[in-house]
Amino acid sequence: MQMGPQGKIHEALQKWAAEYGSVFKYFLGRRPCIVITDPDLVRQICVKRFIDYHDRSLPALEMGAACDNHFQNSGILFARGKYWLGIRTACEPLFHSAALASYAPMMNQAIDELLGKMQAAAVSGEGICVSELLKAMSMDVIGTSAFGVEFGAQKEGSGSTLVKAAEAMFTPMGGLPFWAAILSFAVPDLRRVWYRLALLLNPKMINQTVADRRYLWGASQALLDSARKQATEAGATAGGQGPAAANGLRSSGEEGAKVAVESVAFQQAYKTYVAQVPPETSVVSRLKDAVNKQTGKQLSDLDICAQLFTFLLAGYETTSLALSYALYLLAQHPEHQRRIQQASGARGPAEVDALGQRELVYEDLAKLPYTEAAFQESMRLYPPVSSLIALVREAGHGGVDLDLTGGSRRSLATPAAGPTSVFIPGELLPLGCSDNCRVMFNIWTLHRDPRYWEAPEEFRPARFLPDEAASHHPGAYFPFGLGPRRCVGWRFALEEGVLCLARIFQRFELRLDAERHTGPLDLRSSVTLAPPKGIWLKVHGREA
Ligand code: HEM
Repeated sequence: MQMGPQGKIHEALQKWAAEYGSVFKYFLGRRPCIVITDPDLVRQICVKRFIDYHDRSLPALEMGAACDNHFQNSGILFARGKYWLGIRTACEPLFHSAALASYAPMMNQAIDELLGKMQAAAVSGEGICVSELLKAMSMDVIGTSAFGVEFGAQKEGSGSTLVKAAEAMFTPMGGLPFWAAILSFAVPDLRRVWYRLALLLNPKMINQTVADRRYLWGASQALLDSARKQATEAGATAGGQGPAAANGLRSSGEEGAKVAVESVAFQQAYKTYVAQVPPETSVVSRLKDAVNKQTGKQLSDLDICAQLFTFLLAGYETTSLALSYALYLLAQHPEHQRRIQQASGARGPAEVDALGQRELVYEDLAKLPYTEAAFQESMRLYPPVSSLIALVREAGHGGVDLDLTGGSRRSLATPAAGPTSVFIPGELLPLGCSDNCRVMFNIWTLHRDPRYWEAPEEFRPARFLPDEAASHHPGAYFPFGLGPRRCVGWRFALEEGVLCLARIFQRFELRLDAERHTGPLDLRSSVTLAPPKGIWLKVHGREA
């Protein structure tokens, strides 16, 4: 089987699913990967048999001792087993309704700046690259609403060091040369060897990647230190975690951590962000008091910084992509823009226009069903994460008990099984597995499968209006994943997406910049699915 053009993995998987069926196996090096495009099986694995498939396999980002692997691997996205569950339960309350309502004003603040740039484009008549603007905006949203700090990504534009550093993590191979990334994924036991080899052969690229990560790390630690400082000054208990984050990491015994803490990039980011004190409502302030329900203890400094680093990465690229695709589709469908706005003459209940020109609040989201439906339908056609890989739990290797909230407690490893067998029910995956088998959920293909979607290539937001949404196969649409490991920030993303779309259409009409978009959208899939040439639109004020 040929993977096809580099970076078009989503297309190759769709082609293979058509050729080999909804369950097939391929090898990456010596490692088998079972690709699933069957919605019943997806649900069984992600929901019913989650206990056997709870860990994720992300493209290897391990950089060797000189970098911050320990820090990165402690992030919820990469975390495994019991450690993951403890962190997950500590993070869930950050995204409950009361917390979400408190983020809305700060989201509005970042959206205001975006609207200012769109207004300028409406006046000049020039096309604008909205995908770039939205990247900076969602970085600012994470900054203000999650951390209570102004990152200033929109002010500095795409030249912002923070945006650049975060973006580098989403380059097709996570800042590694192609060959090194593939080898790290296929033969992870030799990751450090691949790293050293890459450093020898591509020193400039690797050093830049290391510097970017240290910058993000510096920013995360500064945010935590600021939150602690503020809590101490306010006379509150600062969490009893001992020394400030940097010291905590220095004493963690990680050689890589020591090197990174002393790096120029770390110090630069630390200085930039330490001056800003996040308010008590921010994610960082909530995390410093959060409790790991598995251990009953508060999170350590390392745990907290790792989550901050993860939220920065997981929350900004995905949301900006989802919004970019929504605008790309809506710009080609004035009829759906009108339906979102309910401009005079349109039928049905008023939507955005009923809210006037005011800033929107969390409670307004319930009044914007069509706007939300358009956002959801965009993620069907262009899921920001086009496939997901779960690890199959090996028997005899690292089996752990997971006490899932509301679920049963059981061992992931079957004691009776031999050390090299895999605990995987034969009836579930008939192809069989060997050690370290992976299961890939083929999101892109399922979202466009004509067996589950009528006219799948068409943009029809009404599919996601409450009446229709219930009729979809629950395993055929999962842009945020499914089951207990589903995206922890999904409500946050929906809130940001719907608020942003509604506020844009309060003021503007959008059209595709036809000179830039002459054919189908060019897409590249790596960690995320991105349009490398950007999304270009023309903006018109609604009064015009
Ligand atoms: C449209 C926007 C977004 C999309 C499409 C998206 C998609 C996803 C997907 C597919 C996963 C993997 C689920 C799995 O492994 O089964 C995930 C995980 C995650 N996402 Fe999102 N996400 C978005 C926004 C956000 C935001 C705004 C945040 C944080 C503020 C966030 C934080 C996370 C975290 C921390 C995880 C790891 C959860 C875990 O492993 O328990 N995401 N996301």
